[in-house]
Amino acid sequence: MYFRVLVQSRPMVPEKDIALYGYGSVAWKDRMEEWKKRQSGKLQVIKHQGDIDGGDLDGNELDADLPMMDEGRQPLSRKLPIASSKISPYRLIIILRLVVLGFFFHYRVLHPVHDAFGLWLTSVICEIWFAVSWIFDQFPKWYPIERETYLDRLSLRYEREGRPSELADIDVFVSTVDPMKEPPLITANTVLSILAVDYPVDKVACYVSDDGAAMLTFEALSETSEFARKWVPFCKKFNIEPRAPEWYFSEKMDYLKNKVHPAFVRERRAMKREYEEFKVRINRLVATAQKVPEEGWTMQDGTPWPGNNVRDHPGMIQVFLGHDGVCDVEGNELPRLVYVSREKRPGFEHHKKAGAMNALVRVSAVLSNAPFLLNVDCDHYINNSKALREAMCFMMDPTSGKKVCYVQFPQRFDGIDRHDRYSNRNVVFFDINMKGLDGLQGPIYVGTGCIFRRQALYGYDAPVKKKPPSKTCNCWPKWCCSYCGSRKNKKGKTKKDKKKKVKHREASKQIFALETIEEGIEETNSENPSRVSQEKLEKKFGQSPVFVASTLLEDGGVPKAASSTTFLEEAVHVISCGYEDKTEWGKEVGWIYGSVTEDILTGFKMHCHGWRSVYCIPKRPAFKGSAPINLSDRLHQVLRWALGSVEIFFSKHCPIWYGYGGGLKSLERFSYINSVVYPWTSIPLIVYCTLPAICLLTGKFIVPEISNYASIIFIALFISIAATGILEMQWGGVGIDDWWRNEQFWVIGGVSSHFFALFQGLLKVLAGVNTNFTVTSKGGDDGEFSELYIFKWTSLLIPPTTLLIINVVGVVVGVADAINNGYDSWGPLFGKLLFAVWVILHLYPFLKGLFGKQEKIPTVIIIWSILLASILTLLWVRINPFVSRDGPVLEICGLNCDD
Ligand SMILES: O=c1ccn([C@@H]2O[C@H](COP(=O)(O)OP(=O)(O)O[C@H]3O[C@H](CO)[C@@H](O)[C@H](O)[C@H]3O)[C@@H](O)[C@H]2O)c(=O)[nH]1
Ligand SMILES: [Mn+2]
Repeated sequence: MYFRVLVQSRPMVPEKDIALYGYGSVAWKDRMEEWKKRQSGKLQVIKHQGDIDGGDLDGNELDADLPMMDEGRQPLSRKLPIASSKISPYRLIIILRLVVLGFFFHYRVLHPVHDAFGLWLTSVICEIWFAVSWIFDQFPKWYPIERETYLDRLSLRYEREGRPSELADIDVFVSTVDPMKEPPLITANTVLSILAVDYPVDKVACYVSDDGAAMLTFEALSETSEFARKWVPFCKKFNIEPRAPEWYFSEKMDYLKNKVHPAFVRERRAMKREYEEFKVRINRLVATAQKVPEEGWTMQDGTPWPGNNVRDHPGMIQVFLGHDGVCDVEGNELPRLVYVSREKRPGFEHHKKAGAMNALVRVSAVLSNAPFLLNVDCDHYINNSKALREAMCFMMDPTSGKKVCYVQFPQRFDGIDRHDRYSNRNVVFFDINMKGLDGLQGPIYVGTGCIFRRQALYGYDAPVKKKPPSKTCNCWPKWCCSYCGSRKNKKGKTKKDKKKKVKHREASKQIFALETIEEGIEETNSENPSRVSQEKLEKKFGQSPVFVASTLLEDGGVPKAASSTTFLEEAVHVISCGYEDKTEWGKEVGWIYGSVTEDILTGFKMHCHGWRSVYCIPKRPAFKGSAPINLSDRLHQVLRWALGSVEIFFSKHCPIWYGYGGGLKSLERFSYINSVVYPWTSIPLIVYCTLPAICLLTGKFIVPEISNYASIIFIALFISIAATGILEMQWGGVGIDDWWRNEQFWVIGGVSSHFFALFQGLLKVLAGVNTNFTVTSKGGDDGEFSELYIFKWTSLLIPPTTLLIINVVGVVVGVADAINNGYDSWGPLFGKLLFAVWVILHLYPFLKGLFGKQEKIPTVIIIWSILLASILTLLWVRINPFVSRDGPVLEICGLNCDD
């Protein structure tokens, strides 16, 4: 039996809306009828250029009866350009650096080193590569901005007293795959923070995707839904932050301060006890899940768990909390909570996280169809309960909102060691690069903590903006003019004007969204146009009329009439493994397939469609997650990211070639190019890190004897590099230590993970070896950074260790040589030593990681690295390609004689 039908009732959660359904024949005729009706209605709208049915969030119908409250009419957010006192010197230095770079290369190319031509040539090639990659990295940071949101205005506008809230619905997606690496307690905390979020309960639905089909996850979720009944009212009553209990209770509380209410103290204590008990129950579940019984898992009612074979199981859906389901202990409604495990069968490609997300897109479209989606990793809890509102300040903005495809929040982390040894926090990326992108076309999507517009995920182009009639004003720059113009415009306009304009815009957008339908009519001129268009849409979205119908509802929502059973059956249908065959899922629609960093690709596609994204950094971090804090896990994570980039580089979606003539702005493209090309920098980087050792061993150098002119250029270059760094830190608000960690890890990751990623990527392209998604383990609650010192052997450690050793050996040999040869040889040695020390300093955190806590490097690494280092040195002495034969041959034996 291919599809198993599964209806169960579990005694553990007796009164719940329990429905775990399999696939069966479904009667959705009336829904189809409705869909057809709606569709032909829309067609007429197009033909007559007439009105559009239904209220829209565009604010105009709202404006009409909005009381004359100025506050409620103000924009919901504002751009804050970086102060020109900070940004102007920064730009100036960039230009200067560019000029100095010109002089530098002029000098380097015209002054080859004659007795070490090879060394010179190699180094110049590397330097050119670094310069080019610097340009790709630098210029997308030319127009950085920050933003400010006005939550009170959002409330004034959409939550007026005595009326139901008009905030838009949001479906929240949580992805999890391996309950061993991603402990259920962590997922539970994330889910609890979502259920307790500060947003109308009937407008939030939480979908948990379990790619591991684990009964443990299922049962943990069932416990979580039970605990949520107490936790959610507690959070809302006392307005606490964060609303993930583990993190809330781990924060120290001063009961004596701020006149804490005694009732609160009492209830908090009781709640803490409840949570401890909840934890015990979860841990018990985890403990029993450690060893699988021979006959597989059985559920409480005695039936076997359908997901016993992880690679071969039916789709499973369970609604834990829902509208007509249970309420919390105070009798209030709770948001929906739905467990989803998509069907897996051998022979079907499941596309990792991207596939899981697409399954959720469809399930949610059938069950709740919110116009906006939030996606978080299972460890990424909501740390600021107003996060959803923050995003809505952009999405629901009447003027600029419609062009926004997603609002990305920075990733912030808990539990990282104070010094952030492996640059896990990524602050330079999140506080500098992303702000730069926000000033262009918007930040890239980083895979979590991101709120999407559902329509943008369906592969549509961004709505075309009607150019406002040009205005004259007394400020001269053009950009300034249009800015002022549009602002004046807004204030001076009468209500009628506004309404008209909006209707027009609405109509044009509608046409856009239904473009496919019109095409269908023109092409075939058939008698039944809705049939044709339906076929077209089914080709794009797959064989689910219910889903297809839902895509046409721009403002979301599901028809109320049909029974929930029908919906659930349809939901199981859309997560079946063959559903995406011959459709555009993963190609044009939803999360895009083809790379383990599906995030870059997905965001890139949207930007190519002309959408803009928004970067939102609330004062209190919106989301927080965990990061791998030991060296090996970190290197593997970076390896996966780099591998994803290499995959994109070789795919048809490579930003170097893809999507010209679309909506992608050129500086934004620069940044995407940078994000797929960076693994290639590992090659010149490894070469460049070997050079100082070679120089020290051979006594040759990559530059000829330095003139005054040359030293001025070198110093100028060095200073301009430092200055851009410092000024960047200034406007980005990044500390020097974070910046330095970033530089260090750029080298460490570069010479190991990025390099391996290149090979794996090439293997995939040339030999078709599939890449896999190694999930990062999310730390348990053992704390104390014991993880930091965990050492796991991995071949990723070989190249940096080798580099370290040869450079240290180089320094020793160089110094020994200079001592032998007396005073004169110290001068030329200086440059080489500096060079080697530069490499060693960058690799220093790596060295610390190697030693672990026991101050002992594992023998495997020592053996491998010494082997490699000595082979290289030996080869060196034999071949010595860079040194001309007639020159004095170095005394390498000095090294051997020493020990
Ligand atoms: O087959 C899979 C594999 C992974 N995941 C989920 O993907 C998420 C991210 O995995 P993780 O191991 O935590 O990766 P990170 O490197 O920490 O994640 C970053 O980088 C990924 C891209 O490589 C993005 O997908 C993530 O959102 C982003 O946080 C987790 O929730 C997993 O449960 C699935 O759902 N199905
Ligand atoms: Mn993660």
